[in-house]
Amino acid sequence: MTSPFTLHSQASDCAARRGEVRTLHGTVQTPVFMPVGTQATVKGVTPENLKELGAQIILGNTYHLYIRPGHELIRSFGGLHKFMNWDQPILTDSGGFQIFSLKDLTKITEEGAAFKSHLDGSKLFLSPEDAVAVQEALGSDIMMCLDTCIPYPATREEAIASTDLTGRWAKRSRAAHKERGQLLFGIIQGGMYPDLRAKAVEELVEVGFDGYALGGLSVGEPAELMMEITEEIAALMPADYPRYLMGVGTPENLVEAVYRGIDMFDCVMPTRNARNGMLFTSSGRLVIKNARHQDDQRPVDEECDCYTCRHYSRAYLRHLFMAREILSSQLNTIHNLHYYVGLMARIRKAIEEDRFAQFRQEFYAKRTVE
Ligand SMILES: C=CCOC(=O)Nc1nc2cc3[nH]c(NC)nc3cc2c(=O)[nH]1
Ligand SMILES: [Zn+2]
Repeated sequence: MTSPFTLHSQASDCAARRGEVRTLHGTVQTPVFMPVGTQATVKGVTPENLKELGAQIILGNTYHLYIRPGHELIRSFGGLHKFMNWDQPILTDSGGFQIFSLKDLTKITEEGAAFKSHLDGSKLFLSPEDAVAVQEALGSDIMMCLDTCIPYPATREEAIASTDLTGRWAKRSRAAHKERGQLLFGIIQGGMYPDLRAKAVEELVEVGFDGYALGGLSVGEPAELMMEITEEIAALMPADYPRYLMGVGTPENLVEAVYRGIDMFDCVMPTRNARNGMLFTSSGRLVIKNARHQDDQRPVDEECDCYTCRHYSRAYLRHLFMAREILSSQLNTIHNLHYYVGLMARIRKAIEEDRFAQFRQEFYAKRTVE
């Protein structure tokens, strides 16, 4: 098992590290934030916008694309990259983790996940092998094993049963994966029980994957608990492989998880909040519909050089939002993604210069509530 990960530098005073992940569609510099493109689009922005704001890799969702337009149609177009005109790396996760996470929508058996389509309620089924085959058809650069995401809270018995099943599914996923340069990551479950998670790490490493993801977090548990589990388990994850914390998070979450050794992140927050008029800035969050922005000629963030901040005032963005104009989502999304992607670039530089702990202090010092 040769790792796709190269470590460039390790912080001297914390677990943060600077590296890169080699994929079929290019090498990703880490730590990295991955914008979420659920249905073969990062909502409201074009691939050109994404490249201009610095996105290296985006997420697609297996479940959503399987349901619509279907993985066979996308395969017939040469895969997701061709279909959506994105020629850089793509990671596909389930996207329907809430569908698969033991909810009434889904029936989990040893064989796989039986669930109802959220579109027309039709009965569908995905085995771990099916999930690998779908992601291979999509041409995903980084595929995720089908797993069962344990909800929070869960009893120890529930966590044991679900984690053991996820482990058996991981073995089946690995066996089903034809080595074609596409990477396959294993997902660590175990609920909020560190001993179960430690056992899960051991079992997944025994099977052998191209990277390891912390699953079952950012599912409603307190942020402190998420960070506790992240800190304890990241340290047990192989140092020479990529570490991916699924579904995380706020800018503060990203800084804290990098500090604890995480390399890869995805979250709908920058894109979803943009559409809801909530903007991230270097000094905190800004709610654009607030009346105080009505005649404010300043850009969202004076320190930001994104397309939106270079050309538009807060007053104009507020007007677009109040008028429910389509351009509102586009401009807000460009800014929020630029903020997230820019934060990761500043983090990478801080680690390269071995001053990440100091960066972390300064990051908090600047965050006054807007
Ligand atoms: C093809 C199938 C690939 O399976 C998966 O992607 N599984 C999976 N996705 C997750 C996504 C999450 N988002 C959050 N918070 C927003 N927490 C998450 C946790 C998981 C998880 O435990 N598992
Ligand atoms: Zn901006």
